[in-house]
Amino acid sequence: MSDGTSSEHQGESRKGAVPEAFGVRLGRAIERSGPLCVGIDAHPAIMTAWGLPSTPAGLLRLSMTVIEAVAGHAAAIKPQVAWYEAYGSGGMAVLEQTLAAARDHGLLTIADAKRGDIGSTMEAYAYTWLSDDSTLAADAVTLSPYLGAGSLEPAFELAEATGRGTFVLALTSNPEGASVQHVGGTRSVAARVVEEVEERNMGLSDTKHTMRDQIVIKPNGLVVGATVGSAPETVGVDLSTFSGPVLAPGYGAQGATAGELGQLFSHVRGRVLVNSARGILRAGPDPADLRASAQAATEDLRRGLGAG
Ligand SMILES: O=C(O)c1cc(=O)[nH]c(=O)n1[C@@H]1O[C@H](COP(=O)(O)O)[C@@H](O)[C@H]1O
Repeated sequence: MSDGTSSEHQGESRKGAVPEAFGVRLGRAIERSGPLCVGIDAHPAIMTAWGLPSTPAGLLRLSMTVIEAVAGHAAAIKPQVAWYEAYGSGGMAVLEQTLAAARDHGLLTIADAKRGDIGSTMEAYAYTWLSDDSTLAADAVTLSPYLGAGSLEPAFELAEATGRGTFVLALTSNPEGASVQHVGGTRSVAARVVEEVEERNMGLSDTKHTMRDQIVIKPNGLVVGATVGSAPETVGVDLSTFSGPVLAPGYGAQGATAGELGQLFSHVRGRVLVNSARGILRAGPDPADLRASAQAATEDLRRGLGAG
């Protein structure tokens, strides 16, 4: 990273080209390949079951096998950055290769980095995951709003400028999330996060984010776990007025079903990406089995969501 601002970086590399908006690319990917996002989570148990060594070489094999197997049968992959960081610099080099390979195979990439810090530091996180000039740039990144959704502004700005997206944690799939996110009842912390992300989206003009058939998907999305049940109602989260995409982890290994997803996300059909990591990876390492698992999940999700 040089010492220029993040907007200087992407300005240089795009050379005035207008990037296609993330929402447009996402909508098209979901239409074409369905709502599945395959998580690449290199848990030790998965590595062992696949007969892979716990080394960067093993991590690379896992990542490439998944990408080659599921390309065309999923809209996106979501590498869990934590498992790449765990291997140090070798792991981060594998993450760079993984992101590049996914792009080459026509898969959207969501870096699951869950970043969030004061604005000045956030600039560096934004640069890393969302700048045209970064070797770690993905199509979108997951963000944590604990320092206030407004502190994520450098990421919102850079995502808009480079045609990328963000997914801000709102109602997470883990049971512990309730102790913070549900505070405030129908005026909950989670509801405020949703409002702030939507306010940010509302400041953007529609034209750039509109597909041919007039679906508008704004670049800043939410993470809402597939396991949250009736929580949106009880904590005042209303997705019917939200204009971004939704990333929904919790299907598969965490137990949420396609039927539950259909109920939870009836207002964001065509804009919801359903993540499954262990639920797909456990079918490996045979690529044919992985592909079959992704195909079965996609069919199940299409039935459950009723679209996409
Ligand atoms: O941001 C996420 O992706 C995320 C948010 C959330 O609320 N719950 C959640 O499980 N995740 C991530 O989604 C993945 C879930 O993996 P599986 O449970 O194996 O499908 C992990 O990488 C989690 O870190």
